[in-house]
Amino acid sequence: MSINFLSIIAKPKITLTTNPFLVSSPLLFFSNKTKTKPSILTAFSSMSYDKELAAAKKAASLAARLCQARSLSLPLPVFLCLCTPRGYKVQKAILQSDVQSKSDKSPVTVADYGSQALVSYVLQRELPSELFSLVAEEDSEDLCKDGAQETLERITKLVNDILASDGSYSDSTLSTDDVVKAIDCGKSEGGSRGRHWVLDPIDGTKGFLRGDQYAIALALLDEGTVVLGVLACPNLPLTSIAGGSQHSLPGAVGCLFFSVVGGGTYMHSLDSSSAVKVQVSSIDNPEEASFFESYEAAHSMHDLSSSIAKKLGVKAPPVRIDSQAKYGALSRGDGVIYLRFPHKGYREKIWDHAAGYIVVAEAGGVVTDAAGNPLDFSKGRYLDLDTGIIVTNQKLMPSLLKAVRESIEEKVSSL
Ligand SMILES: Nc1ncnc2c1ncn2[C@@H]1O[C@H](COP(=O)(O)O)[C@@H](OP(=O)(O)O)[C@H]1O
Ligand SMILES: [Mg+2]
Ligand SMILES: [Mg+2]
Ligand SMILES: [Mg+2]
Repeated sequence: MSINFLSIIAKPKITLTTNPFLVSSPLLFFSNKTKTKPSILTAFSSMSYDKELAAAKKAASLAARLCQARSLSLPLPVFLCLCTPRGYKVQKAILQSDVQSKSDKSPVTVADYGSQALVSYVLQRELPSELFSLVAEEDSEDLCKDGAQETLERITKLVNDILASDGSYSDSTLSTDDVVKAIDCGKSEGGSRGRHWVLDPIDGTKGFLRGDQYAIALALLDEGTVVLGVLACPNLPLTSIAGGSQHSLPGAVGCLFFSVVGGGTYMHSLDSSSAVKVQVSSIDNPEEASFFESYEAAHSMHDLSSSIAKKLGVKAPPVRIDSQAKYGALSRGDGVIYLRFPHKGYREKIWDHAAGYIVVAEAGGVVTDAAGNPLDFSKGRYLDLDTGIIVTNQKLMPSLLKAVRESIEEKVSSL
């Protein structure tokens, strides 16, 4: 079905609105509030997302550059001193003064805020004719408090430096107010109607601070379905991390994964655009399978994962890494299973899984909750799910689900 035909049937409503980041305003945008029938929604899903993908890749790549930028500004001898066999220690050494604690006690850095502002700004500049809705992790509340002006200025400088280094938008330098506005565009509630970008500006902030894995995770929801995902993983080795070799020497790291619904998953180096198609592992013998889980024990019950792995017959020890880099690594077959069981009371957010979900699904993998239900990204900012998230290939999923069910039952009856 052609786009023209669709536009005739769906009759998009034209709304007058203002985009704060465009030189000429007001502008015409298409409202996606128009009611459409399910058959037409299916047709929307098969539409091309080429320009959205190009914009998302550009935004995530620039955000990755921002997250690494402070290390690049170091003199070479200092930079070399800060490199260890475990990988870059630069982030940790440089960013300590730039770390704040959020109300839930989790860390946030100038790079998290800078990445969110940059992605928000770039998407709006690259897609000027689309209604912009962004569901993102950070907001500017703490940056607008007394005493935070210096931090906000540092973030603004970081964002402007990256934009200047790219040279795409030489007409504009962002003010601190522009940066606050760009960050706060991320307050959308998402949902099942229309299009919403979903952003985790730095997923795995704790990993970022340790100098370990982190990801810039950006996805697009269309009528409640994840239709596009980009995962930039600046510290992920280009070669397999099977066996736990996630720390590698500088030069061999920095991956970008991307997927569009129905189109497969591709990966290239953050330094080039020559992509290869990736596939999840086809291992169906659990004895040969390895599994990923969070580095942070507070984020997932490691005792439950080890009980499941034992029941399944997995022999290898867990590979513990931060962030949605786990989804990226799994999509190219570095590991076969990812288990995530948050402690009681924790609610998963859509930005922690949307991009990783489509990267794995389009590489042939399956992502479900602990009861085997598909993840539902259409319910707003949270994912409401049963107990946890499990990921593997299609062949292993039935036996993994059985082991998960049995291990959970045992844990419950032992309490
Ligand atoms: N108690 C908890 N249980 C589960 N996940 C948690 C958590 N506290 C924080 N998280 C989430 O875990 C994410 C990191 O995932 P991982 O453990 O796979 O590295 C964090 O993302 P951010 O770093 O973006 O805040 C955060 O959203
Ligand atoms: Mg966070
Ligand atoms: Mg996160
Ligand atoms: Mg984050």
